[in-house]
Amino acid sequence: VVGGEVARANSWPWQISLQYKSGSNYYHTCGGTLIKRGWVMTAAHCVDRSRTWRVVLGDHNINTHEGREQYMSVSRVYIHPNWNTNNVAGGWDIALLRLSSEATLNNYVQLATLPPSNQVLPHNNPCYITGWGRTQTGGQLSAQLKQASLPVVDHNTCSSYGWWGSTVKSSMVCAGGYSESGCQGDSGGPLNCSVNGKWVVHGVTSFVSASGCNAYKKPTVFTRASAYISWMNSVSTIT
Ligand SMILES: C[C@H](NC(=O)[C@H](CCCC[NH3+])NC(=O)C(F)(F)F)C(=O)Nc1ccc(C(F)(F)F)cc1
Repeated sequence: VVGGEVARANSWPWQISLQYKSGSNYYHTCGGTLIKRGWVMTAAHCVDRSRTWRVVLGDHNINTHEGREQYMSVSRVYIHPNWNTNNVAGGWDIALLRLSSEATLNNYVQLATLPPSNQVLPHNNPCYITGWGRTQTGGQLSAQLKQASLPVVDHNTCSSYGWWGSTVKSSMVCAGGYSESGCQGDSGGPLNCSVNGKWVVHGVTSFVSASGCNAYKKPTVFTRASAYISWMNSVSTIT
């Protein structure tokens, strides 16, 4: 997250850290959202490579053990069937992770609220991006969870000339576009939007400009969760 501030610990209790094992250590690579006690929503591009994954719930500082964390292994990865790893602009950048055991819900770990199918938010709807991603273009990951205010940029604006043009599809949500943005390491995490006074996870962090995280008129682009409600239901109930 470029800009914004360190979040109050566990104030986004559905935010997870997706980590991969290398040698005897685990490393943060992406964010994610706890949507059911045994299911996490993340970006397909986060899990393109088959690795040994773990999901950390209830985390704040990803470099220290604070005692509120729950460490879960991943029993199965469901990448959207239409995802094309070579074409993030094509959309479909969404995946579900089946956890090997169910999360314990408490003050530090809670389920996210997902939007109704196909709900599209208006321009400037207040939203926050959260994540442990780089704090500057080319910078380092943040040790503590960060948040930044990223108001919705409607599709009309976001897909216009000078903005993202046709790179952005209607199955995506744009947010921000000035000084604050997501950055590498925030991928897969939530776009938390205030709807009728409640936090609803409307986006899965997907991409930023290749020329810089907080590039002018290149808002952070999210997979629009409301476009995938039926797919998520089909995966997480039949299996
Ligand atoms: C460096 C930058 N990285 C990203 O945007 C990566 C996703 C990369 C997926 C492809 N491997 N996502 C992020 O950094 C995120 F944290 F913001 F989500 C990037 O590659 N951006 C980008 C690439 C291609 C296109 C386009 F589709 F237009 F070709 C648009 C943006």
